[in-house]
Amino acid sequence: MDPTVPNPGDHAASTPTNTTVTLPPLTLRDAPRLPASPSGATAVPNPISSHPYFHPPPTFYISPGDVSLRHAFFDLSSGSPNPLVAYRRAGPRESLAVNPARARAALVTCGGLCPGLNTVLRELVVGLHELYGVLDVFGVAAGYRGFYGADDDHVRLDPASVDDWHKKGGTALKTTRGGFDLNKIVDGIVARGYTQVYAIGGDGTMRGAVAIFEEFKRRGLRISITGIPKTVDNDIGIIDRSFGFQTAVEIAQQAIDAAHVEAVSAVNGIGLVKLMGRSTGHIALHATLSSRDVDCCLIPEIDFHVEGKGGLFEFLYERIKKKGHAVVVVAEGAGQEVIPRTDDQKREQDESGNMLFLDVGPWLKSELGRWWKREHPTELFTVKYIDPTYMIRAVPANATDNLYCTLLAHSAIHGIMAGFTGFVPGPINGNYSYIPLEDIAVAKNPVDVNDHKWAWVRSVTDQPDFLKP
Ligand SMILES: Nc1ncnc2c1ncn2[C@@H]1O[C@H](COP(=O)(O)OP(=O)(O)OP(=O)(O)O)[C@@H](O)[C@H]1O
Ligand SMILES: O=P(O)(O)OC[C@H]1O[C@](O)(CO)[C@@H](O)[C@@H]1O
Ligand SMILES: [Mg+2]
Repeated sequence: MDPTVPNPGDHAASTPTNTTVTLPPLTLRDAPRLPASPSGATAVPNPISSHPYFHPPPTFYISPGDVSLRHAFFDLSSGSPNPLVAYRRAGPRESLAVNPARARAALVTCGGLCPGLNTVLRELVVGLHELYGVLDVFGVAAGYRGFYGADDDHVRLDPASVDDWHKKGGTALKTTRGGFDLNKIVDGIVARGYTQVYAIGGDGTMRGAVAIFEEFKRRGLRISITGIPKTVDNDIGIIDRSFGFQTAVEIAQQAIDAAHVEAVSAVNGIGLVKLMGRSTGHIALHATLSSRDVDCCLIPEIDFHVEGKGGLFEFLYERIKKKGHAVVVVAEGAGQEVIPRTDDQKREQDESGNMLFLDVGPWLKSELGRWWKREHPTELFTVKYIDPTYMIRAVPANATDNLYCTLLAHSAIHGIMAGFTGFVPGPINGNYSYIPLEDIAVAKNPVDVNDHKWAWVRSVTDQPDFLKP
């Protein structure tokens, strides 16, 4: 790295210049591979080459050396990430390490719902059948516990049976939380002869997939596993975004619009909308930026206090005095530190061990109502509270997410057939890549409140920090 790289302003404005910069070494975070076949079977040509309609040109296949960079930009004057990290590029390989005729695939969905789950399932089934001729494809019912469930928890799937799944919200396989019994799951996978597992879920599902991958290795099993990251919250790191997120933001607009109409139609009206986002505020932030009707956006990454000088309620009062109304968007994980909680509530968890949150929406509504009555008893006031929580995730994916789900599913299949395992397909700076599952399982994606996005929120809402003086 040459720290003396000149700034653009150092050159004559009309003259482009070439400056040679030395970059730090490149580290390839490679996706793991299946162990070699004990029968010594060698690579199989990709059946796409003999597919009647594809006629792949020489540039169609990803070469063994193709990688994509994790960081697409950095500051030459302060140093680039050292080392630079690269991942394998996703896509079809010319030869396969897996014989499609002997492959038996299991698909499973875990955790909460997310728009696009059914599209990923559909495209996995269709892609395995049509691109690679893998005919033994099974849906495993109701999350990880389905692997050690009854026979009818394992349903054979083919292109005809999944034909219209992309038009439906939810997951046709059903989903659950908890029930992660590693030995029983791996025993179930072995007993049914599965050779490849596609686990679709959020951060918990990815951690479960890492454990299954490690157990495959420990037992010396030649079974591959890939995790397809799903979360409306967009809280998974490294990848550009998770599928379903954009659909959720789009549907959230309807709730914000309604809150706005209610607020402007009342005397001193406030419209309050709670959106999903357990530990990250991406949905609230993007919905705020898209809507432009929001006066205040509260997310888990930012502390706020409600009463007193510089508090939220005083700000809302002033906004109402100025505009006649105000719209507040709050993420479900925001304000958890300020809501009083009993010892029992502190211990409450869901079946997967995720902490159960107190409901910030009704709490804010009642605190605000009480405060207004006390501070401004003679002035009319209305809060209309809208909670579209499950509405924004229980819908079919929009066009952008449907396309994204298709590319994710195909990337997953190509990787598995090429012999990769223990990986997650995902776009990094727009380039589909194979990222080790263990990296994804720990990578978080909080809203960076110091970057441009939060500054955009401020420029739209004109909101201060609600910090205690
Ligand atoms: N650390 C872990 N090790 C093994 N399995 C886990 C781990 N964490 C969660 N799981 C399992 O993964 C599955 C899904 O986890 P969880 O309910 O937390 O949803 P998720 O995948 O994080 O999705 P969501 O985004 O909806 O929260 C559950 O069966 C859970 O038991
Ligand atoms: O009520 P459920 O289904 O357990 O899921 C709720 C959680 O799932 C998510 O949608 C995804 O993690 C969170 O936003 C939310 O806290
Ligand atoms: Mg989770």
